[in-house]
Amino acid sequence: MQSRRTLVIMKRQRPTPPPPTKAIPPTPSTPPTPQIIHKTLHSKTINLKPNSHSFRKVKPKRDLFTNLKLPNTPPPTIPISQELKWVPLNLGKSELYLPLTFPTGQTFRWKQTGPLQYTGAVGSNLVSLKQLDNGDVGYYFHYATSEASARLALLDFLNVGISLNDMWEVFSAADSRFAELARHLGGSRVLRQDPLECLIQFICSSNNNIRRITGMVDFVSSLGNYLGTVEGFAFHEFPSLDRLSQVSEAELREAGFGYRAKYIIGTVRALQSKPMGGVEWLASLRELDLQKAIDGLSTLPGVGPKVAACVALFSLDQHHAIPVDTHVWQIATRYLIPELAGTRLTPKVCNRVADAFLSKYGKYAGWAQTLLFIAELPSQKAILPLNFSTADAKKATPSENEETGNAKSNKDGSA
Ligand SMILES: Nc1nc2[nH]c(O)nc2c(=O)[nH]1
Repeated sequence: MQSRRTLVIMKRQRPTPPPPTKAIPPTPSTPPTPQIIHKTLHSKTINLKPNSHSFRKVKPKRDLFTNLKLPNTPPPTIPISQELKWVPLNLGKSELYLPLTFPTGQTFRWKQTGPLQYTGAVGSNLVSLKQLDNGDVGYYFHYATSEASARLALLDFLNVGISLNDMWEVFSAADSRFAELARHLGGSRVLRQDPLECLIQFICSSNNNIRRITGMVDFVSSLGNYLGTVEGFAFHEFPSLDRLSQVSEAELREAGFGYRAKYIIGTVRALQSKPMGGVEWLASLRELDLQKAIDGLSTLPGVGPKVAACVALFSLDQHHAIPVDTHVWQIATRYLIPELAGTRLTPKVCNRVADAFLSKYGKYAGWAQTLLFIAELPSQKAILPLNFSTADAKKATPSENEETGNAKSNKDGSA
């Protein structure tokens, strides 16, 4: 039964502007130096030059993305392991816990650059976030065009106007299992990403595994303006529609995108043909009700119901969008609608699953789905008490190597 308690979305007071921090200007784009960059998390970036005697030789793997030449990627520039001066966000761990927000399938553009530290681009700003010792999250702009507007963009991206604590209290009252999971997995927040950035990432995610999705997303990102390199990872602003339109299907195919190359090119073209402008059209979906936003997204090549729901939830303020794939369906049949266990995942069943989430959790049901989805990830299962595992949990778990169910073919039920 749906909780009758009213969900209060606490509007946070915007904290006072921070003291100015040093902005490291981006290095102008230069042609890439052919090199294999070995990324290590807490140690120095090592440029492994072939035939170098000072470094262990690394045999390049014949992997699609290992030797991918990323355009627009100059050598690393930002000093490694520098002492960063973190500016507190005044968001506690229960409102934002970085390891449960960034590497959990919402975005493939952020990189772990230190213990409890993640780095990514927000618009044209390059920022690192770190969970501080007191639980608060601190930020540091490696590059920002204007400190004040970069901070506002960051707060917007983190969806800080929405209180996770208030929302989870309501979900927990409606669902004791949610309450128990929430005790272990606090702070898994839904981001408010740029819609174009989110859309292209989730087109890449269709029938794909996390490693390959990340490789593809890195390739697309590298077409954008270079912002800087942190701990060996080069960061770029997401490319504009115009820049994306200059890439050919053949180039994407050559880079290993497979059939998704056609979808990306087709989607970019479809967006460019929108009379109001593609970016504006995507932004306008934020104002529509969920079904209309999903219908709009579904007209784009490569966008099926699951991709559309992910884009709606993670970028379009559609807080009750429920991405449904085989994993989510299994969660639903285990805990919400056991009577559907054993049925086939048809479009009708997909709708039943979404309705079950909606009636249990209400208008922020997508945020509840996010926690339940994360609880099934192998990385989280490992830290949850044993009583959360179920006999078929392994089967139901989206893994690093397993394909996501974000396929267009979900439309006809073959997830
Ligand atoms: N919270 C969720 N994240 C996801 N990533 C992905 O590929 N699918 C999902 C999902 O269903 N929920």
